[in-house]
Amino acid sequence: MIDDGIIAAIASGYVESAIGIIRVSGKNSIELLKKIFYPKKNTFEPYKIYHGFLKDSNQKIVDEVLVSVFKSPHSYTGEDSFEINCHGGLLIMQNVLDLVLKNGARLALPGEFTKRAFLNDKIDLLQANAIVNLIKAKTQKALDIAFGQLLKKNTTIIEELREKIIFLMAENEVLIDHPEEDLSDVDLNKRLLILNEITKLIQKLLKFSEKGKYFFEGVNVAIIGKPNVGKSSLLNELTGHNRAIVTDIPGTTTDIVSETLNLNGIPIKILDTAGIRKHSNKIEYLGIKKSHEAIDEADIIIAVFDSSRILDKNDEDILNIIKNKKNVLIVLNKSDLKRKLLLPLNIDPIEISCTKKTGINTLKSRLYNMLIEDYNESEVVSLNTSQIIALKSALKHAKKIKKAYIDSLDPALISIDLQQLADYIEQIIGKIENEDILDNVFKNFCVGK
Ligand SMILES: Nc1nc2c(c(=O)[nH]1)N(C=O)[C@@H](CNc1ccc(C(=O)N[C@@H](CCC(=O)O)C(=O)O)cc1)CN2
Ligand SMILES: Nc1nc2c(ncn2[C@@H]2O[C@H](COP(=O)(O)OP(=O)(O)OP(=O)(O)O)[C@@H](O)[C@H]2O)c(=O)[nH]1
Ligand SMILES: [Mg+2]
Repeated sequence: MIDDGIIAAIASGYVESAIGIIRVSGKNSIELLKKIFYPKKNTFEPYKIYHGFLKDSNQKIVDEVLVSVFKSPHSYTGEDSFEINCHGGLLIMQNVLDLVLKNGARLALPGEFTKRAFLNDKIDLLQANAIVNLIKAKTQKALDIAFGQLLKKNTTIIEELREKIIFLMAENEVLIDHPEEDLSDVDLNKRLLILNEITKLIQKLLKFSEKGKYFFEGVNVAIIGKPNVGKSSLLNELTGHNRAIVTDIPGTTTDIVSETLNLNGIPIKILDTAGIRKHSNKIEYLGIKKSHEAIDEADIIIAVFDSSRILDKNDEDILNIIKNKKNVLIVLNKSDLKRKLLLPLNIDPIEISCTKKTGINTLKSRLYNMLIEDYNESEVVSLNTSQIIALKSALKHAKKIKKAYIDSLDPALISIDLQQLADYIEQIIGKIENEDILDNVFKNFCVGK
């Protein structure tokens, strides 16, 4: 079906290592292999590995290698393909790749092997995403989730969605074919009910993909507060590293300091920021400007207050910054000292002491709970940006169809919207016709994948 030539890439990464793998795939790729590879005998059975020499057109040896051969459709891409295991020197890998390119292959685009696996029906798009995430995973849990997705453990929601849309489409066809049969209100209610379920499933999927993003992309948490409340001390306590400088001089931190933390499988990047107050000099001004940027970009904000001092103008400024934000945890530090601070009543702060190392675990579990809320690990999915956009469009479309049902619009028109809705859902798993959308999906892969 697709034949866009033979593609090749260094699959093992262009770093000096013991062995390098050059991956080659495409129709007639085995013919290409025969031109450059000299094993003891020149017949290749799939799933066997052959020892021999690669030689260029002048019969000069390029490398001594092991080559494995795969025949369509039993390969990763579903095409005829082979892999050269060469010595992992940078120059050697480059020479081997050049040799393959000179003999009729072209350089693969990022993700092109996996794109071919998808186009040849070896995997669906959710599995393609899972493969990216297997490689990207920074925590064991992220890895487990990615693997679950590769093994298709969590596609039930999508199957349900599909079934329900197909049901509505079928009903709609009946309406088109038999316009004389006035469907009763009961039927309308049933269709609205199903549409409602579709909407809920899409929302669920969006929510789970948000969780997926946390596990794979990680979460940014910004620690903010006025100077000297113990933000840098908190960064150090949370991560267990003495990463940031701590002194009793207000204004110690001038630039953002960040450190990562694995919080039950979620990679967290904690940003310690410059204390926010009326600035006294240019360095402090620039630091505070960065603090505000960090606040805007953070997934979660930890606002720190000093419980041993009474609320002042600078604290009020912090309260104002977080006033309308939902993603905030409020921390009262220095709880080892006599409490003087009174916060507005509606605030439920977490009391900690960085010096005495108390309350840190409570803070961590509150942070974790805030991130995961009511998620179920087996249902976390990882979708890429274009799939999320498709889901959001699907949501809008479901609303449009609901209105069309209620307004008793012409079924022929509704049919177009239902088809559109189905198309959006198909973009999550596959069956995408549009090349542009596809290229967008695979371009985030690394070369050789
Ligand atoms: N050398 C090498 N290592 C690798 C890969 C690869 O392509 N090459 N993989 C790739 O990224 C991963 C393994 N995934 C793979 C998935 C399917 C097939 C494959 O050939 N499937 C055939 C035959 C299955 C069989 O007979 O068991 C098929 O599905 O028809 C190969 C590798 C990780 N390690
Ligand atoms: N008693 C007590 N002192 C603390 C506690 N946490 C931090 N401190 C002290 O408070 C002072 C300021 O701590 P930092 O962590 O540098 O404060 P900061 O918020 O990062 O300050 P800036 O970088 O200036 O904005 C230091 O002298 C710390 O030792 C605590 O829990 N109890
Ligand atoms: Mg600091």
